[in-house]
Amino acid sequence: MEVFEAIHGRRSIGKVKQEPIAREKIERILEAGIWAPNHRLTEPWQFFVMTGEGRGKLGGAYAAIAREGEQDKDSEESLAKAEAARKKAFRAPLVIGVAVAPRERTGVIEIEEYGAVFAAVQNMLLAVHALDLAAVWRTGEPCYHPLMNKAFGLREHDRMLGLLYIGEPDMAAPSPRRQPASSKTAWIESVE
Ligand SMILES: Cc1cc2nc3c(=O)[nH]c(=O)nc-3n(C[C@H](O)[C@H](O)[C@H](O)COP(=O)(O)O)c2cc1C
Repeated sequence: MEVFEAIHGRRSIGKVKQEPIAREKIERILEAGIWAPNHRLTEPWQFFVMTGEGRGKLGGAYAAIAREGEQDKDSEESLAKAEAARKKAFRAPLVIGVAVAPRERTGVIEIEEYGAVFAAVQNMLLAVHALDLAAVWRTGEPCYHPLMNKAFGLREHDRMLGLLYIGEPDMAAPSPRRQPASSKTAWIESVE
């Protein structure tokens, strides 16, 4: 797929089929991620590939986070909320958690570590699209919760930056909405 076609054609697609995704395709998605630009080549990304029952790892984290926010963690209502949260991890046959583990090295600027991993996510989303699959990048407060770090063995200053829900599309791609680039652009061609 031509690069401009991939950029324009990629859309967030939340509804996907439960058909498993071939390992070879998953590896191509991960490979696309690691070729993101990365200042000082720190390679600050970490990937968690969840399929089948493995998605229960994320489900467990969602459930623990949902309960944590409740006054009475053992009430029927809290347990029902935790169960509803757990089920969210199973919305796609493949979920890839993408985390940043910023390097603590002289000259490494933390925001750039995040930048590299966000770029990796975009590469992965474009690869998903080029493979005729669909994805949505999900986050929300649970993504950045300390219990999410705990579930995936991340350090305190690491962050889960995206949960990519991937599968075969089960809905039409929504129409894209963007203001024209010209409305966000200043052309600077000389200095007064
Ligand atoms: C950092 C980040 C977090 C996002 N989190 C969510 C999310 O939690 N749930 C969701 O449905 N979409 C999420 N999205 C996807 C956006 O909603 C989506 O990109 C936007 O609606 C534009 O649609 P498009 O991706 O089809 O162009 C996220 C996107 C980014 C960049």
